[in-house]
Amino acid sequence: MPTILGQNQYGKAENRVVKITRDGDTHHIKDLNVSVALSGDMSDVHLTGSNANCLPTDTTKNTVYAFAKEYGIESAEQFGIHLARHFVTSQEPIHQARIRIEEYAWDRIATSDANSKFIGADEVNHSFVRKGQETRVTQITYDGEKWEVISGLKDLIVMNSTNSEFWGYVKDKYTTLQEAYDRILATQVSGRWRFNWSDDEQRMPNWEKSYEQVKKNMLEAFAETYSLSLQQTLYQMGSRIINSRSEIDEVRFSLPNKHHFLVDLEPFGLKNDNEVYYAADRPYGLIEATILRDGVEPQIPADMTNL
Ligand SMILES: O=c1[nH]c(=O)c2[nH]c(=O)[nH]c2[nH]1
Repeated sequence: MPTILGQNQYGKAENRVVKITRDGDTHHIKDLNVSVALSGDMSDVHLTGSNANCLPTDTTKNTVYAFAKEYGIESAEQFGIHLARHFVTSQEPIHQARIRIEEYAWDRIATSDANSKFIGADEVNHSFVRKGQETRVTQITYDGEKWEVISGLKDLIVMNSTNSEFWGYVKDKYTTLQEAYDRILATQVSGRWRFNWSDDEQRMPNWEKSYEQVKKNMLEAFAETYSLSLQQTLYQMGSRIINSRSEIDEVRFSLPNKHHFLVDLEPFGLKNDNEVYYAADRPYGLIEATILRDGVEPQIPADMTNL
């Protein structure tokens, strides 16, 4: 049966590019997911196996990262226009380029002392929380006498664009990781905290206020900790909650280390001055720990924070 080639397109999908622009101590983030689809004179590629007209999808990926450096990311639209124009005007066989971009928006983490003269402005200018609501969760258990309330949240995404290092770790023959003295620290917080309230119905915590304050403490600790590891940041987040919320005795966190790798732009003659990152989604380091008030028995199950 004769067949014919119908509509076709190709390119690299979902290039996760994070661009940090450093304006002194004030950092700005652009976080995009860029998909490239090219079409044109691609019959031979499909029909004869000749790749003479085929610009590799790998090249389209590299172009996205190189353009983040060369043109910056003013807006998703502007960035997409640069890319689409480039592919169509620089390659004769390419007649159409479709660039789809998702943009993830970030807010700055505001600490309560943000306007205080005692805290430098950069305490918050490099700390971000991704826009959009986290999911708030709770589990209540009652045996007719005692109550156990464990509350928490998941999918709260935060990033520090500086004040994070990781070095001095164990090195064995399989270790290739380079020591980092200024890296991005990003995580998607899943946390659970256990209330010490168990029976007196007259003296219940104010659940709404407690949630808001726990979240605030957690974000402030994340923003204000100069981090030598995600483990250290996790501990600071937990102890800030225990120390400031008397109604809570135990906190457990599960923190995926959302790795951001500096893109090597040298092959394109460009210098990457800690500006253009590849946001990897997997694999990821997974850092988990419980922080307890001294003298308290742990009760939050280890697997609960991963639900
Ligand atoms: O904060 C970190 N903790 C680790 O245990 C670890 N391991 C790794 O490869 N990178 C990191 N980062």
